[in-house]
Amino acid sequence: MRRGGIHTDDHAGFDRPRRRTRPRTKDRPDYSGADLGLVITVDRGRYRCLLLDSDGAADPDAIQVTAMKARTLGRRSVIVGDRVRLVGDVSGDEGTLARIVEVTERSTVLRRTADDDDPYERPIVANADQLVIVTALADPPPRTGMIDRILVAGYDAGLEPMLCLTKADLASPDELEAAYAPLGVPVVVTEPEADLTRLHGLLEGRISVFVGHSGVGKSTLVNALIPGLERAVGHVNEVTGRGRHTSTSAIALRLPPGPDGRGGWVIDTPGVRSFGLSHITPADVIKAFPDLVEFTADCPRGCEHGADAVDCALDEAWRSGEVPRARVDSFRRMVSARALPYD
Ligand SMILES: Nc1nc2c(ncn2[C@@H]2O[C@H](COP(=O)(O)OP(=O)(O)OP(=O)(O)O)[C@@H](O)[C@H]2O)c(=O)[nH]1
Ligand SMILES: [Zn+2]
Repeated sequence: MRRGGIHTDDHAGFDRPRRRTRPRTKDRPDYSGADLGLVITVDRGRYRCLLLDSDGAADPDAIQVTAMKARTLGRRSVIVGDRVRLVGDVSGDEGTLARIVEVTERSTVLRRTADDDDPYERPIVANADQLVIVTALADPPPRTGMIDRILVAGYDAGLEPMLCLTKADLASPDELEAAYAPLGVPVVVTEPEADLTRLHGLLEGRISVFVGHSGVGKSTLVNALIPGLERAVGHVNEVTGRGRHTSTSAIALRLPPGPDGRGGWVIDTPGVRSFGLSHITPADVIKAFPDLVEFTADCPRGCEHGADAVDCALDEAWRSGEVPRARVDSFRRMVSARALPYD
């Protein structure tokens, strides 16, 4: 420690009595020394965790333990991607069960509401930094409303979005690519036997959560990215065009290192049919549009910046040429996606 000279007051705070606002009690134990684990999947109240080393890194041959939630966590959710403190038997041996006693602070949380009449927020994945929206170009046909809603959830969570368009052997990606260009969302197009080098490069060194409607080819894609994985691949129902729900829980999968030696994590989630957003406000959405935020300072109080908003300053912004109109329109499409009836 640095020594204080005569004229410094480095130690001034040391012998002042500390005021404690909350007394330390027996029921707030210190778990900072307990083992740290990464929750990789959840199944009926059992959490599969990968033991992390002391600096929080996941060794390729790290032990996997099964754990349950300690009673002290109460109703607190533990979700895939969470970094948790574990006590009890962390040997990972067959039949053993550790206990999760603490969930460390999450850097991000991707959430959705079950539907728009159900305002209860359901966190899906913690600590991801990238959102890969997987959409088939056909079979099932793309639904921009759904893409927009997932995008909005990603913006709200502070994740960087990416669009992955599958089944390019069945339909052209041009229209969708054009629709998302003003949002600056990277687009990757795939088809059977496609070269995934670019996609792999975008995933390296990151924690990416894959979200999409059932049957879009998410498992097929994840299997191609992670050789030897063999996630179950379903079949699109010929009558309804909908995929079967072949995967039931989110799962974190290690991405093998690419040419420059960096791996990453891919979090595959079960196919979704709807993506409720009733927990999100227009103010949450505009945070993801830093180039537009400054203009909204001139909006009337309570302006929601939608297409039908009166005197919204975003109109002046595109009219004067300060921002492209397509950019404002895209933002507004996101705001209205929030309010769409879910499908
Ligand atoms: N034509 C074509 N079919 C594909 C492509 N990718 C996947 N499929 C087929 O689409 C169907 C659904 O693929 P999955 O990978 O199971 O889809 P999923 O999104 O994981 O579905 P869930 O597990 O229900 O969420 C399977 O029959 C795949 O063989 C593609 O690029 N082109
Ligand atoms: Zn406005």
